Amino acid sequence: MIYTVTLNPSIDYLVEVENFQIGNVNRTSYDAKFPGGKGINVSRVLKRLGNVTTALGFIGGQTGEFIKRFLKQEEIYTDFTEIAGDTRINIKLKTGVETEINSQGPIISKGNYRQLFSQIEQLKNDDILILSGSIPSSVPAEVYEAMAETCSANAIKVVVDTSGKELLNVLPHRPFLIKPNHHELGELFGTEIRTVADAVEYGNRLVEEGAQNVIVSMAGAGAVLCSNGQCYSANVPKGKVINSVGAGDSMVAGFIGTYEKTSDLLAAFRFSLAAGSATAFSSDLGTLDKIEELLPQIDIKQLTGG
Ligand SMILES: Nc1ncnc2c1ncn2[C@@H]1O[C@H](COP(=O)(O)OP(=O)(O)OP(=O)(O)O)[C@@H](O)[C@H]1O
Ligand SMILES: O=P(O)(O)OC[C@@]1(O)O[C@H](CO)[C@@H](O)[C@@H]1O
Repeated sequence: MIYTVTLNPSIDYLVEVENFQIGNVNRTSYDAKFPGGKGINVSRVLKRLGNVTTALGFIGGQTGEFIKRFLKQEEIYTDFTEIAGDTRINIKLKTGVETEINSQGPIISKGNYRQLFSQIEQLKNDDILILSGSIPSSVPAEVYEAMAETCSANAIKVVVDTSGKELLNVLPHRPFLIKPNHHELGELFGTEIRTVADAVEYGNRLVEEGAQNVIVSMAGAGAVLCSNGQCYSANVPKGKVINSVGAGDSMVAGFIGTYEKTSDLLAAFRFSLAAGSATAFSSDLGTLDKIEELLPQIDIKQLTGG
């Protein structure tokens, strides 16, 4: 079973405003609410690919009820830890450009944290754990490191999609996949990633530090996969970007969903790009039909090794 963890889920409130004016009353031309938070997005895309997941994390209040109801309708298993506060609402404002306002989210108690952690301790060695998103300030900053350590001791594959030192600190526990974007990768090394060659150089450093597979996503410039001495690049398909929210999460889902079915890293990488772009070209997360339509446009090139 694949488990996703979302420490700080959200209702993503999508708001489109034409001729947006700061300081004035603006009216929406479109608005919609979706369950959000990176792990939840991964679970939603995996469901579309036919993989079974259970979404874990902290949830509370009417906003939390909305998310649980929505996921139930999509037939996604959940085993959330119920908290006293209200799950947050994040605003995704589209005014020709995309602006995001992510709330801090509710306080997580020590008891809530212990409850979630004990679920991680009970995972079995053919399970896969996906840890995605920011860590709320009331949760120990070492949460991903501690979960990765527990999983590594139990031979469970761990995927970590976060940034900064929380990402660096999980590397000694040999995560199966990490997926920094080019900005996040540059920040880790105090540099800028401008080219595929840069992504390969610094992606390989993360492999040396312990990651088994590193995907560096570079938005419209494609992505690089570094894996055990071998590196590959891939392009993105052509299309109109209408929503980047969840595109990175869709890449994680595309990779893991395909790897779980085929154990084929390159097929997984290809699917990952198609899934990311399917979401970028849609107003909600990409559908399986859209992903399959885009797949033939993805070319993978081997860059080094073998
Ligand atoms: N201009 C584009 N054309 C086609 N696909 C795109 C474009 N921009 C982004 N994508 C798709 O979205 C994926 C993720 O983009 P990006 O590298 O920005 O990751 P991210 O920062 O994790 O994403 P997110 O915006 O979800 O946080 C890309 O690999 C690609 O599949
Ligand atoms: O505040 P975080 O946890 O960093 O990011 C949360 C978030 O922006 O990430 C998802 C898209 O990747 C959205 O569904 C959600 O609103």
